[in-house]
Amino acid sequence: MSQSLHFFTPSNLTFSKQSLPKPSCNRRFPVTTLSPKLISIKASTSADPNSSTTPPQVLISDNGTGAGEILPSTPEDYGTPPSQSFLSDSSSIDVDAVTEVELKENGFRSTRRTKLVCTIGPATCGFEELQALAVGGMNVARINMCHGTREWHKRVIERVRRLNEEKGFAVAIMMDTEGSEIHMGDLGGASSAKAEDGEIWTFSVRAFDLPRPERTINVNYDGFAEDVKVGDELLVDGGMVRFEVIEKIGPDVKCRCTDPGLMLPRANLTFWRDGSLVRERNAMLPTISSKDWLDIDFGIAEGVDFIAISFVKSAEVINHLKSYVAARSRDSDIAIIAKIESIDSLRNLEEIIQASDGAMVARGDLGAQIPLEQVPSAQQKIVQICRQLNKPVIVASQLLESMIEYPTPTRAEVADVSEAVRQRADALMLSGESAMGQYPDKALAVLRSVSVRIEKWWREEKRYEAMELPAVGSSFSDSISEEICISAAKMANNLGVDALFVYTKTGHMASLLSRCRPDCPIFAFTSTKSVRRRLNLQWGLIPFRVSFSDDMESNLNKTFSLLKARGMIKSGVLVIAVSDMLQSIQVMNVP
Ligand SMILES: Nc1ncnc2c1ncn2[C@@H]1O[C@H](COP(=O)(O)OP(=O)(O)O)[C@@H](O)[C@H]1O
Ligand SMILES: C=C(OP(=O)(O)O)C(=O)O
Ligand SMILES: [K+]
Ligand SMILES: [Mg+2]
Repeated sequence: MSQSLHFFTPSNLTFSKQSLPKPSCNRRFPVTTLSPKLISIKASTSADPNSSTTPPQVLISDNGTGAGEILPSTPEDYGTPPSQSFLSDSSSIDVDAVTEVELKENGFRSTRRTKLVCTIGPATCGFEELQALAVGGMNVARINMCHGTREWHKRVIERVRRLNEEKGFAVAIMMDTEGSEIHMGDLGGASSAKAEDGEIWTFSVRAFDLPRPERTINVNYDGFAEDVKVGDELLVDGGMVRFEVIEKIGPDVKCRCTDPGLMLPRANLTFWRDGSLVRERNAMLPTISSKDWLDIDFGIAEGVDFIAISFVKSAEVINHLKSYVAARSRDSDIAIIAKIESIDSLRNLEEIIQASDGAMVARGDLGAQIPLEQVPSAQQKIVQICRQLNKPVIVASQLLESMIEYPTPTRAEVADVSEAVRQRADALMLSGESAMGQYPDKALAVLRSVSVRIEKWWREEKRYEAMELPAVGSSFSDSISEEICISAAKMANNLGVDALFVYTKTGHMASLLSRCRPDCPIFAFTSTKSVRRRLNLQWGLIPFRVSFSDDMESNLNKTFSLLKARGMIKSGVLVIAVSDMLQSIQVMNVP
């Protein structure tokens, strides 16, 4: 038995019982071949959805985390995947070996929905280390232009590219600008400097000769000595170390350490007077410095997937950068991520997020600019606005800070990670843990296992907050896509389908489905590698590259047979498919 429902757009308002074209002889499942104006929902009830197969569950090893994942622990465990996977010809599908193993052996429901971003630094810049991170679930590699040379970053980008080409991964590159807030110099090559209680340190805009004199710190902001006053409090890294300003001598500012601690190269500096953050002339510093523009040119030339902008103050800077990038990057589409890490960015939050292609809750600097106890509510608000406006959102900084030094996280860190997962942020980010920590792979494994466990718990308990999803479409056609995705996600939850399939050229339809945070994973099929990489930042999407046409029937046939041939899907699995070529919702069992 087959059922169909038709909806007409206003240009064809007369309700009619017009039947759908009869399936042609060799159709194995109902497919619509209707004009794009006609939205159809066809449901094949040939099998009871409840009995439709979830792929057999394989006994799961938990990597010692209780997460119920089966990821092998070393890159070698995956062997060499079939070479066909990475030939981007019209008869193949690009998928990485980790996803392939995961789907094959563990079924759809087990897949992780929350995406993982790793900052690449000295601990992880080699090909082997990058591969271990990709195998461990890294979806996006972040390079921080605060550190290292362009040559260094270029080599990292090349290695990630090679990993994608050779192993089928779709690891995206995110370049993060330095921004022009006040920070310390690079400590003359030392990896850190320890300040003890009561010690007198000199902060100066003068560059010091090497070796750096004892207890001296170079400051990057020329107005520093003029702007601070005796009695001000100077905070390194938002309070990891504190000083009191005791004397000014020309360009040198003498400070007494009041809270001892370790200072890292180029650590952020803020100064406070009478309990408030002082924002003198430094508030006028440009969001994008001249060095940042050169880094942005570098990012465009290298074809990075995302550019994250530090210390965004307003939507204008995002709009300006977007037009700059659009004019210069002809064949690639670079997404712009606004880092929310200043008081100004909180003031103009909605318009900044609206202008951007995504946002980052950059809690490191944010926690240095607003009282720490206000950071959790700011995070909650940023995540909520991003989800409502359909922009991917990353929760960043200090998620597993103790793992820079220790192989296990604190209970409080696990609770923090689980809260970000529960808020259903798109992605979690490692900073020092993966850039220079001692246990980058273990830190990534903790993010992975906590994500999978919390997602599963919340699905089982059906404990999601009801989030209003306001209309975001700017055209009628966009509104149709949006409604289709909301309906498809709802149907998927109510029918307990195994997967949503979306065929998308630009990625927009996939992001609309992701926004609904459905129970089942979303297989996103797209024809270009760059869109596939960009989709890798978004919640719940498993991006595949496959070439497809406007004919949904042949697209479905082709993907089913490619996925079946690789053991990633089995007959009988219940799927809902949507596409941005033909605005339809199709429900079917895999033949
Ligand atoms: N490319 C790099 N080269 C050297 N060290 C790096 C690099 N990227 C990151 N790091 C190290 O990792 C730490 C954490 O990275 P991140 O959070 O991105 O920077 P920051 O601490 O400046 O905000 C940095 O303080 C720095 O010590
Ligand atoms: C992610 C952040 O930015 P950066 O690491 O570049 O300071 C942050 O401040 O939290
Ligand atoms: K940065
Ligand atoms: Mg920051």
